[in-house]
Amino acid sequence: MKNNVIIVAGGKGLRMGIDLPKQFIPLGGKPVLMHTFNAFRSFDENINIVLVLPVSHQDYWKALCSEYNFTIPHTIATGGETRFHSVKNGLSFIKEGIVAVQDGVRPFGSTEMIKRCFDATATYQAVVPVIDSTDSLREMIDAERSKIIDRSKIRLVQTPQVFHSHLLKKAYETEYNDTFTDDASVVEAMGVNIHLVKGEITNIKITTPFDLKVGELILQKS
Ligand SMILES: Nc1ccn([C@@H]2O[C@H](COP(=O)(O)OP(=O)(O)OP(=O)(O)O)[C@@H](O)[C@H]2O)c(=O)n1
Ligand SMILES: C[C@](O)(CO)[C@H](O)COP(=O)(O)O
Repeated sequence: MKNNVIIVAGGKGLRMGIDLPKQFIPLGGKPVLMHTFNAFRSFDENINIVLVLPVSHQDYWKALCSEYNFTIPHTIATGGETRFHSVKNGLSFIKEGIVAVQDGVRPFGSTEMIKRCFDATATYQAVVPVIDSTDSLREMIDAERSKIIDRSKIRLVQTPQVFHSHLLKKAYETEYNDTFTDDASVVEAMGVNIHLVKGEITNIKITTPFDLKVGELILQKS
């Protein structure tokens, strides 16, 4: 079956707190987004890539591609108001097969982990990589009170989130609601079970300036 990936980079990067959107920040000599592309091309050199970008960033991205001589083929879709709307726009460019949704700002997924996610779709329709929490966890009851959560029951969710494309397209026909923080939550709302596979501690999402420092260290070690 054809492999596809929708790389979402339609966000504003508000938590990063700088003007340049975080997907374009150079890390180890090239923009974060280019590392993300390379991860998927290392997994499958024929993968169909759809990149979701706001209209206002598209010319800048094309200029970066020229500057870095970056020639991996891809289609550009337009970003939406939320991640949900961005994924939905990207999905309109997917015809058939298996489709992964990937945060553009999650550049360090290994080939082995990406393969693990895609391979599991031979058996399961919806696959998500997760890691355990190494911290204790508490749930807030109100502003003053909290209670411990059994961390053995908790998993931290990463991307790529990988689906049979007809299922993901069907799921994204639903109305948006703000509990949809990822693609698994949209598919789960249709009553479909989400199969979990092993993620990676280094598969971080670049969200804050601290994550950029961690990212430089991850690159040095790899
Ligand atoms: N309207 C949006 C919002 C987010 N994303 C993408 O979803 C991924 C995860 O989102 P997040 O880390 O929250 O990115 P931002 O929304 O850019 O960050 P912030 O919430 O700090 O503004 C990112 O690759 C981001 O570009 C998107 O495609 N469209
Ligand atoms: C999709 C995701 O990365 C899985 O952990 C996460 O839900 C994205 O959250 P964000 O607030 O949009 O960064």
